[in-house]
Amino acid sequence: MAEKTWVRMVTAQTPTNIAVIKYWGKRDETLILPVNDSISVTLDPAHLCTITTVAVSPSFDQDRMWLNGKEISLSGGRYQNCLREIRARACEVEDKEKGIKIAKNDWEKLHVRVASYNNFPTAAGLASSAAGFACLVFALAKLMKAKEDNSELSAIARQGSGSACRSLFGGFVKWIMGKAEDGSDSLAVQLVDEKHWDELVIIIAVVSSRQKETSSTTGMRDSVETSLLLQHRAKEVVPKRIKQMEEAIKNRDFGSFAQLTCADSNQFHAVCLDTCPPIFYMNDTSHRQVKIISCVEKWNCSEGTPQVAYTFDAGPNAVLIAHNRKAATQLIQKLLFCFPPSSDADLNCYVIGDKSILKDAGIEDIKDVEALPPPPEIKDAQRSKGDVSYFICTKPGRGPDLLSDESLALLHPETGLPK
Ligand SMILES: Nc1ncnc2c1ncn2[C@@H]1O[C@H](COP(=O)(O)OP(=O)(O)OP(=O)(O)O)[C@@H](O)[C@H]1O
Ligand SMILES: C[C@@](O)(CCOP(=O)(O)OP(=O)(O)O)CC(=O)O
Repeated sequence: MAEKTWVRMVTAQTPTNIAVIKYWGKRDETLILPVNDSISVTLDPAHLCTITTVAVSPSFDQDRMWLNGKEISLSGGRYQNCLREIRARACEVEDKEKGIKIAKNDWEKLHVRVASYNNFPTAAGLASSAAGFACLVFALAKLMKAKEDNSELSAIARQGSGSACRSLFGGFVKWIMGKAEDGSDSLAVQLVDEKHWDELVIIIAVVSSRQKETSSTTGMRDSVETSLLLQHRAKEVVPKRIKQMEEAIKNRDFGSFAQLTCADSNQFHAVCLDTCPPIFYMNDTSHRQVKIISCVEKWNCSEGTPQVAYTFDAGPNAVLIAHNRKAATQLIQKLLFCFPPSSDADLNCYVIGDKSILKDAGIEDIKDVEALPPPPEIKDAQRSKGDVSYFICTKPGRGPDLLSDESLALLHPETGLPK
């Protein structure tokens, strides 16, 4: 290594993803190997993403990490597994201009610093661990010049958090469960990129950004140990659904896509209820989810063909996938009628992300929300102010990116400390 002290840094951005065929249950807890395949849609990083800067310097005396500005420990097994796997694949790095020369073997002795920021609530059921671990692995791989492709990197991100492996790609992504005991064939592949089905619009109703009581890890462990429905689901239901879902995505068949997405979300929550002790991810806010589900089901039924699909992860937030902009425009009108912002709220903060949907819906201010007609398919539709914290309008998005603009780095280029 050169004498002079230097800091080498890489910054990356990685999207989050939402499963339309859920991963729930592990056959190996340490390697994070699932009991079934799963399929997800990657969300547009413009609205939901993680940004991570990783740095290496001979002056660093230990590995350190800051998440959303606060220092956290990297000693946990999941972080250690990711760091170890990437270090094992590190290659020689040379930057003559900066006087950097790192031989392959040097990586074992060098320490890293990581700063990461989620532009959405952490640990609240919006898959922060997915975007977070995918970004960590992607950024470290670039820092260390690892030659692995994104599928190979996904098998490392998987060891940070299962769902993270699907965030290595944009569009629709399948996590193949694999058979090998060492997990080498349990990785993500892209089914189609984000341009394949770009008319879809995704609206997330954030009902609560509080941390959930039962983590996905603990919840699925209990389900594997106690739920017979989970065994049946993994063996009989999911393999068929995966094939049908792949077909629906390939053919942009929204009817089948919506039916499979809603059914799979409902079955995942049924497995949670079938777990001992039962897990109620929608517990304290259940009336809101019932209202959203019944609004979508009634509308789909009245149209004769599905307009919107709903899916809920391990938390109360609803993810609604609309067939196209027309359906999304109608959906936001119905949602804002049923869940208007509280009187003092700013509409600009109540609907975030792609605000052009609001414009299409002819909604510019609170007065427009108050003037919305009740959805005709819902008898005695009631308005419940304050039941939704905010809505995020987004769409299917692309996979990880390197950010070359140094001003976006979260670590100081000279000190390697958070900016
Ligand atoms: N940007 C990040 N970089 C690295 N790790 C992260 C990042 N964001 C979150 N994590 C890790 O993920 C954990 C949160 O994961 P958890 O599964 O509880 O919540 P979630 O992913 O937001 O929700 P869910 O998986 O149910 O959708 C954090 O405690 C942290 O360890
Ligand atoms: C309901 C889910 O979101 C569960 C995600 O679980 P995690 O990936 O967060 O769990 P660990 O692998 O233990 O970290 C469904 C899904 O994303 O497929």
